[in-house]
Amino acid sequence: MANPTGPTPIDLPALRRAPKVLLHDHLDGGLRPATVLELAEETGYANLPAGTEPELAAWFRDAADSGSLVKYLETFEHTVGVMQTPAALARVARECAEDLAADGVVYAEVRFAPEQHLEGGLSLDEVMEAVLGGFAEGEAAARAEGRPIVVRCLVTAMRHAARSREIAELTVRWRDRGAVGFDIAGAEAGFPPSRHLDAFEYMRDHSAPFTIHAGEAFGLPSIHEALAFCGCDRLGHGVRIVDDITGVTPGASDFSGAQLGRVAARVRDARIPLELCPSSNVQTGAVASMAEHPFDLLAQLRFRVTVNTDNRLMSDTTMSAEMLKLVDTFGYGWSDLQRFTINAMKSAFLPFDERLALIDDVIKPGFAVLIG
Ligand SMILES: O=c1[nH]cnc2c1ncn2[C@H]1C[C@H](O)[C@@H](CO)O1
Ligand SMILES: [Zn+2]
Repeated sequence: MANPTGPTPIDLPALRRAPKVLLHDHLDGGLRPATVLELAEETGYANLPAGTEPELAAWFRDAADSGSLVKYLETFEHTVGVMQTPAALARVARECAEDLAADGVVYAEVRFAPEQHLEGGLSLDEVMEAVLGGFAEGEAAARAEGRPIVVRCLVTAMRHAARSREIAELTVRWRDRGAVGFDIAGAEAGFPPSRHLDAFEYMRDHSAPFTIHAGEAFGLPSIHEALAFCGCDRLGHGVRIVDDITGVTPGASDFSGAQLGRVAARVRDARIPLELCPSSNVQTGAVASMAEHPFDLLAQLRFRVTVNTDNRLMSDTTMSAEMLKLVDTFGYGWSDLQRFTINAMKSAFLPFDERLALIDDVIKPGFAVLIG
């Protein structure tokens, strides 16, 4: 229903009411600080760097604010450390679904690396069972609260390790039970995606989609490999694609002189989705500041840009907060935010009919109220 008084002003409460889609969010990067503390107590994890909720929240944010992906990733030791039992995994997954729903996310693909949760003796399949059970519980709780959400899982393999083929097989084994795709993550420099060709080949052989963290801490060659050798369906971050665009300055407002190199042209022509994560990109030093983030350059050149959180705990953020930062930095209105949201829904690894239903029945009507 249209808003008779015109567009709703864009602020955090209004953004929370907008139906949002999240494609790039790490389960082990989104714990509530209070949950980290309680799980450490319950599971006997003794290495936490702070003992109170505000101190711990500040520690994660400040430690992640390092300007280096490698240092940023060190903070995960403490979240992964408390996620080693079925009960802990299920609780974190349930709370993740509840927190995203409370923020107005209507569809989310949440990723994590099962191989990092075996220290307590669980098998890879037991880890999947606990996490997917937790998501289902969270979905049910959110529905009961009147904030329905669909949560699916992306299964990540760590790029410095050597289990990617096994993790790809795990993904396919769980694909009809909530796992919709595969990913590789971790330190990028020195670990090119082509180290994992057999995993990607397995996914393609099983007609199963995957995304690759590429073009975050390392440049264009990583994006080229992800596309040309690995055949990924989406790019995790992909923000360094800007290195293949000349004749423009990110942060400017006129991009009419832009010239696309071969890789950038391929990404745009093939409508390869970019899972952009603005706050995370600033924290890891992938971009110097929000004002210099190439999000707007890429959006204006009509790349298929999507807005994502990456790690809500480390960036102290939410989907609504990421959107607000973009609005404040680039002056976006509701119809821009709707376009980014529909970009994301079109790019989801959910069956086509289900994507269409969410666009027509949830996203468009939800934005119509706000657009007025
Ligand atoms: O932004 C990221 N780049 C590369 N790897 C990442 C990023 N955020 C989280 N990870 C890693 C750390 C987690 O333990 C792992 C699985 O979620 O993925
Ligand atoms: Zn990520």
